[in-house]
Amino acid sequence: MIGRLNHVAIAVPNLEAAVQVYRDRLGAVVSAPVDLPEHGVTTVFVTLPNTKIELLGALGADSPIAKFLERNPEGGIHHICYEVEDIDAAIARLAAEGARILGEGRAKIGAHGKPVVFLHPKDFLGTLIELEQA
Ligand SMILES: CC[C@@H](C(=O)O)C(=O)SCCNC(=O)CCNC(=O)[C@H](O)C(C)(C)COP(=O)(O)OP(=O)(O)OC[C@H]1O[C@@H](n2cnc3c(N)ncnc32)[C@H](O)[C@@H]1OP(=O)(O)O
Ligand SMILES: [Co+2]
Repeated sequence: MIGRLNHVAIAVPNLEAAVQVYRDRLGAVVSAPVDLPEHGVTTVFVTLPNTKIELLGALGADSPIAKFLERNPEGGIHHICYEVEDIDAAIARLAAEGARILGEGRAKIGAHGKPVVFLHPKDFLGTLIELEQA
């Protein structure tokens, strides 16, 4: 089912400071910030030769990363995004096997303009998994 590693996401308390770390101290190519109110985050993507790092800042009072940042005030690895060939088939199979599909239980458009869905961390080794339609 899962294919390529699309990105690893890091939630950060200060997105501009995080951009400086990756751009200026680590010499990476970093995109401009993009607000995604429907996801409650602002994103920046760090482009690497073999995958991407997604830097996440909280956007809005009820951002889904707010409590994570309270628990991790310096920031921390937030989720892993894998690509799947057929996200609806993946959701149906995982839900049938008892996995908790987060949000409204169906895919919605993510940062790359493709459908994404999240799986509860307690069902996947304590790691929050995002699936993105390849
Ligand atoms: C930009 C669009 C998109 C993309 O295209 O890339 C994105 O990446 S959007 C990213 C932000 N959106 C999301 O993360 C949506 C899915 N996340 C959620 O729905 C919530 O974060 C959550 C997973 C339900 C957790 O919400 P929270 O408010 O933290 O709930 P709890 O405090 O009750 O946590 C429950 C339980 O889970 C543990 N937890 C929480 N977050 C993580 C995490 N990132 N990794 C691992 N574990 C996590 C938390 O510690 C609690 O555990 P216990 O304390 O043991 O109960
Ligand atoms: Co993501």
